[in-house]
Amino acid sequence: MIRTVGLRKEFRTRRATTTAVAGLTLEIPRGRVTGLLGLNGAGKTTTIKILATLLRPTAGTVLVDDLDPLRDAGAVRRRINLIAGGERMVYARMTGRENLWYFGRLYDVPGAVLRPRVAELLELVGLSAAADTRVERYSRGMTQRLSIARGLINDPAYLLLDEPTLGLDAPIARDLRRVVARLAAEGTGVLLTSHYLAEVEELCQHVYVIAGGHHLTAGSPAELTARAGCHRSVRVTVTGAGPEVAAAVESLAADLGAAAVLDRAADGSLVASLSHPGEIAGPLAMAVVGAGGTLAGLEVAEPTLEDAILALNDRAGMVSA
Ligand SMILES: Nc1ncnc2c1ncn2[C@@H]1O[C@H](COP(=O)(O)OP(=O)(O)OP(=O)(O)O)[C@@H](O)[C@H]1O
Repeated sequence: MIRTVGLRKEFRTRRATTTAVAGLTLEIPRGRVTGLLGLNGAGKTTTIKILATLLRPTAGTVLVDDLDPLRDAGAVRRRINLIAGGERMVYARMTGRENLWYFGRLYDVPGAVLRPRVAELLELVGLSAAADTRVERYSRGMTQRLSIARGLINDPAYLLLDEPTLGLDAPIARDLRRVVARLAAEGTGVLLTSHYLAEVEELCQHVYVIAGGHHLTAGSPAELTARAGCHRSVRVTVTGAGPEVAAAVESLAADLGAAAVLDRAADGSLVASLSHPGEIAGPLAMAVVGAGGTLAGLEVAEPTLEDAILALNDRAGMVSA
């Protein structure tokens, strides 16, 4: 387990002090994908860099399997690795294979283990054919894929993923998600930050939401969605809708206490969305037809983690990024 208690990081310049992380207490157990969410500047990357031993906290504690990174940096580094989507973490002058070999040796992976692992990882990220090409000739996506292989080279007990699929083609991003889910199922502790909330929803069993370096809330994606008060929404498209259809929809929404948004599409159809915890598709369709409208479409959308995060941040008074 990685545990942080009261983690704090201040960046001081001559002119100002920025508090990037303001007392975070987190638990990242093995065998689970834990999410860390927040808007731009919330403190996610700073937290991950502290856990990766790249930054020293100003205050608070971090323990990695009861080891203190400040005292046992070597042992901690052997247990963790970092994949950061936005950063080039490999050497341009070396080939893909040479990079993996180099980083593997840095992590003290014995040669007999490293040789097959390098080949396996190159295969995993689809770089076997380009293994002996220098990275300076790789595309951005290829470099990013090599960074993913580099992040797995020490078979880490804890994998820190900071926007790992940023800029990746959809099939490679999907493969990476599969690898992450498999590693967690096999016992790796994963911490994930991502702006792709569908990715977080798919992978994470537990999510911490932070804002301004503070803890806002935590729970499973389903718990967060329920807590944020986000409901399933039903959207109908109605052709030939006179004012009486709009009035019927508004009256139904008022009776049910449902949130309603009514709009006109470019072709003049009425588009009405009602959001409510109960089953409202039937009553809504009946109200439309009863008022003389023709139902051209009906969609039911389950609330997403994205809806929940936006609602939670709005409630906390954060400005959407
Ligand atoms: N080296 C630094 N010096 C000064 N301030 C910094 C430094 N690094 C980060 N900050 C500030 O700390 C705060 C948190 O930044 P951080 O990068 O951790 O946020 P984030 O949640 O990862 O944001 P994003 O989603 O944009 O990547 C921001 O206000 C940022 O400007």
